[in-house]
Amino acid sequence: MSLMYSSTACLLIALAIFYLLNVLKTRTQNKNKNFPPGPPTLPVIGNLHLIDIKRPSRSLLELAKKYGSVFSIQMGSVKMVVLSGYETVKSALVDNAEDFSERPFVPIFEDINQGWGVPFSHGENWKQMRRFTLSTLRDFGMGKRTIEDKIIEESSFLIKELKLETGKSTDLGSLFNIATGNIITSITLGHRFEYQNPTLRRLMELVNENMRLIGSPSIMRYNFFPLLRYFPGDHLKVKQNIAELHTFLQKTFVQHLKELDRDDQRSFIDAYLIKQKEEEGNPNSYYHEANLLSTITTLFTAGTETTASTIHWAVLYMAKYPDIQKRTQEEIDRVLGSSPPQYEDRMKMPYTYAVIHEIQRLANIVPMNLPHATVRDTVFKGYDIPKGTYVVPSLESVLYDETQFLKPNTFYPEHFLDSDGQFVKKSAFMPFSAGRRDCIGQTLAKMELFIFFTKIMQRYSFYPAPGVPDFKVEPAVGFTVRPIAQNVYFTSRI
Ligand code: HEM
Repeated sequence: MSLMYSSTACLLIALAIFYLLNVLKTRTQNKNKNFPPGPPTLPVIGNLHLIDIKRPSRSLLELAKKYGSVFSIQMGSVKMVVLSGYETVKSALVDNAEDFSERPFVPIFEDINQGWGVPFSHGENWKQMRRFTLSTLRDFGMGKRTIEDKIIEESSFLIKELKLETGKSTDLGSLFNIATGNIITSITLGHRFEYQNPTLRRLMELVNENMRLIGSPSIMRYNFFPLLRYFPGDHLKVKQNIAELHTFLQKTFVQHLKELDRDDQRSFIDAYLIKQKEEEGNPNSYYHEANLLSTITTLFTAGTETTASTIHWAVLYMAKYPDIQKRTQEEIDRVLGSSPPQYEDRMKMPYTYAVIHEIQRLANIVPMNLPHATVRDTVFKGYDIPKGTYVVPSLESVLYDETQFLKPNTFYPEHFLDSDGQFVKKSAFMPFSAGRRDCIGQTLAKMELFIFFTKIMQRYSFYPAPGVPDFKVEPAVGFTVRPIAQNVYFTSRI
């Protein structure tokens, strides 16, 4: 009992010291007259009372109206600088790319990655792993077949699975997850799974639960009050899920090592293990198991739910906007007939391509971006931002910027079409962010989105489920913004 009291007392003292240190740090930052302005703070919580913790990106948009495109905010113990609007975000991430290219310390991501891999690693480790991942994704053709061939093949399997659901009222989220999950397992492990396969289903469950938890109010609190790590909470569930994923991957590495053949690299894991062997004996090598585990875990997490959610948004928008769905299908029928779509077909299909861009813009699935940090003391737009400051380059503020998009809150494919109906690129189209840390899976994701969406639209028409008076196409709470579970009804077109 006395042990319990003394550990509670220690914890309270630690909390008090941590709080005082933080007050001191914040006061110093506030004394810095040139730090970006922000709302007055309350003790302990800072500005958390101003944030809708279920949709924080919206609250930041509101605050930008009052404090400008570069402002500061205190989230619990964490002081952040928020960048809002296309011009400001582009100026930071593209024109001052190096200054804003680091990541801050975020407790939940440290728990998951421990500084290894790509998205939350730093300095030289990040550079090496990012370069290796990008070049491996770009170069290796998975045996004799390219990634595009794999996507085309998977789209046919998806169509078959959808056939089983035709004429029913269904929520399709998990089906799209399996499809994008199979693309990632093809790349990382060298093979796909059947749709009912329990291993793949379990892997996707772990990924999805983590994505949901990481964006939940409880993990947000954990990130802003890191001492909560000593208490029970959802962060333990996230770690448990990661441990299960790692156990699966480690067994897979052993199998890959046994069958490793330099002349027949079947997967990302093979490519990495070969590189690891080449570097054997180099004490400074970055190619070790911790980096491999973290990188593959990222490909599973960042590379499946993001693309699957976007396809899910796509079919819901099509059900909601029947005229746009009809025009898309008319173009697909005219250009492709019943031939399977290939990525290069997008050039001949400006309307469909514009619709896909508008889906990504309005769905806005990573609204707050991943957090960035300043590499050095930086002067930006007349403000002093010290080295290591946590920076939020808001993507929602770019994708919904009314100086860039005529009707930012409306589903309007014409945002990406000129007066002759030709596709126009917009530099404010930034769902994958921009600059040094931009998404390394964007080429893959764009290919998947085009091929899966076009194939689905070629074969099926979507409608709100009958008997549902209020067809809601709205965001759920999560780290990436998935649509809320919503049944659709669909019919076969051929
Ligand atoms: C529709 C799909 C996707 C969207 C909207 C998306 C969006 C993003 C965004 C906004 C970032 C943060 C960039 C920044 O910090 O400035 C990011 C980073 C990242 N994404 Fe994606 N992503 C998608 C798919 C993928 C896929 C398929 C993969 C892998 C196969 C992937 C791997 C990564 C990685 C590794 C990073 C970290 C990059 C770094 O820190 O250097 N993403 N993504």
